[in-house]
Amino acid sequence: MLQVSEAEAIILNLVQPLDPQQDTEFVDLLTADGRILATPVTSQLDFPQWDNSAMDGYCVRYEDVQHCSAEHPAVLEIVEEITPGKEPQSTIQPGQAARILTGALIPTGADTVVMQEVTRREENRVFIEATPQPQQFIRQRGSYYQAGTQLLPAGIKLNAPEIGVLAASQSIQPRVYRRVRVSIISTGSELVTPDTSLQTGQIVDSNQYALFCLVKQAEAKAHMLGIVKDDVEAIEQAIASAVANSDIVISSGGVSVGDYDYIEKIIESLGGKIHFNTVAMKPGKPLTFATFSRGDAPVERLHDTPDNDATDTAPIGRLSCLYFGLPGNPVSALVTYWRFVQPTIKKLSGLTSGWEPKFVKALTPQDLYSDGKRETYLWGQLSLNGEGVYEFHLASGSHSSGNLINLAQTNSLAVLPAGTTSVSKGEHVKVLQVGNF
Ligand SMILES: Nc1nc2c(c(=O)[nH]1)N[C@H]1C(S)=C(S)[C@@H](COP(=O)(O)OP(=O)(O)OC[C@H]3O[C@@H](n4cnc5c(N)ncnc54)[C@H](O)[C@@H]3O)O[C@H]1N2
Ligand code: MOO
Ligand SMILES: [Mg+2]
Repeated sequence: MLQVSEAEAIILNLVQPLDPQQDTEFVDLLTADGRILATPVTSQLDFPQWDNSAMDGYCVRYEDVQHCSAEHPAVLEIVEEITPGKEPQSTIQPGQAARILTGALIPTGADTVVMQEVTRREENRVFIEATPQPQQFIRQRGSYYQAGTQLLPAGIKLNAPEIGVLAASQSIQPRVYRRVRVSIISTGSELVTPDTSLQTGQIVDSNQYALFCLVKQAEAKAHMLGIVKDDVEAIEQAIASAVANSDIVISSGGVSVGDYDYIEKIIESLGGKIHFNTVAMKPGKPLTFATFSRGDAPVERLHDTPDNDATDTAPIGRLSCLYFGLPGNPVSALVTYWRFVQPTIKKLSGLTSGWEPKFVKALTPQDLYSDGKRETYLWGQLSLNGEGVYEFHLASGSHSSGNLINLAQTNSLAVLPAGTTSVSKGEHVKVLQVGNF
């Protein structure tokens, strides 16, 4: 059976990030958070744009204050008060100073700022009571960034600091990668929507909801294609349409060996290439991964789901679609999503780094068990203890792949390698981070 690391390598090596020319759009800065920058940003402004003061105090000529002390202060005449945003009016001559506030422009003639705390003021005279360093407290023009050089590289995620940098450089419409399009299908004749009153044996389609949420959190554009019954024609139609309209298709259910587990057969009949259908992990063994190639033929667009903006009319430029047939058991579906689909979406989205799964080493305060046959994923919560060390707290209750109830509050998965049957309390375990903590 294929090992998890082998499956991961097969998938991630096949992921071709979005095209930095074709797969982009301009967005308003206030809606750009979470998006991936598609082209490097350059500014025509220096930062700082002007020599300015880092302190409230007095700007002086260094030669006037180089030998002063509390006993022998330099006494300078104050010729002007300069506030931020104001253009200085005077040139500072020997024996003169200007009152200056933080962020205000340095006047000609002055080369040093003395902070207020080492000065004493008497009317329009200032007594400088300590010698500063030459050029002290002057933020030199261009010392943080020089106009024309690269301000931000392509392939980074825009968060608050980057949005601030773009605002400062007046880049109010950054060019970002379009969102990755992900279609989600639930298969199973027993499935009903959450608002349906249940007949005997029916199961609520929880996978579609949880996966939709995860896809949205990955900043992708999620299309819920609903429930499709275990009927070859119906599934075939749903998959064909999803593949034509998406970068990634995720289905859940129908990938094991049951009489109605049709997914693999249908992918093949539609011309998809199956790369594997089983992985040595628990949960998540029956996982089907396939790729579809497609020509340039125009394809019918899907209707946007209400949760997504309906303004995106960009043509679909990608020539291939990645298909994840996740197992139907709710925990198996989410664990395989976290382990394989999440990094795929991130890599596809144009991120140049940080798309890889994030593992940390954590202490376990309780014994962890596995049958040792496959790489085993146990769900729980990661936190920092009083010593600043990661701890993994196993979720209480049944760790069955059908039990989605104790998956609530999961932010991490402990990973026990194949061949390991236990990790004792107080030992370290490898943990995959899957949410915020
Ligand atoms: N003989 C064998 N049987 C099974 C094997 C095996 O190796 N040999 N593997 C088991 C494992 S492991 C898993 S995981 C499941 C995978 O099954 P499928 O992907 O074929 O999924 P289904 O049969 O359609 O459903 C399984 C289970 O999950 C529930 N389900 C399905 N979709 C949803 C949904 N959208 N929301 C909530 N729950 C869902 C479904 O009702 C079933 O209870 O196969 C084992 N069998
Ligand atoms: O892999 Mo199944 O996913 O163990 O329940
Ligand atoms: Mg099945």
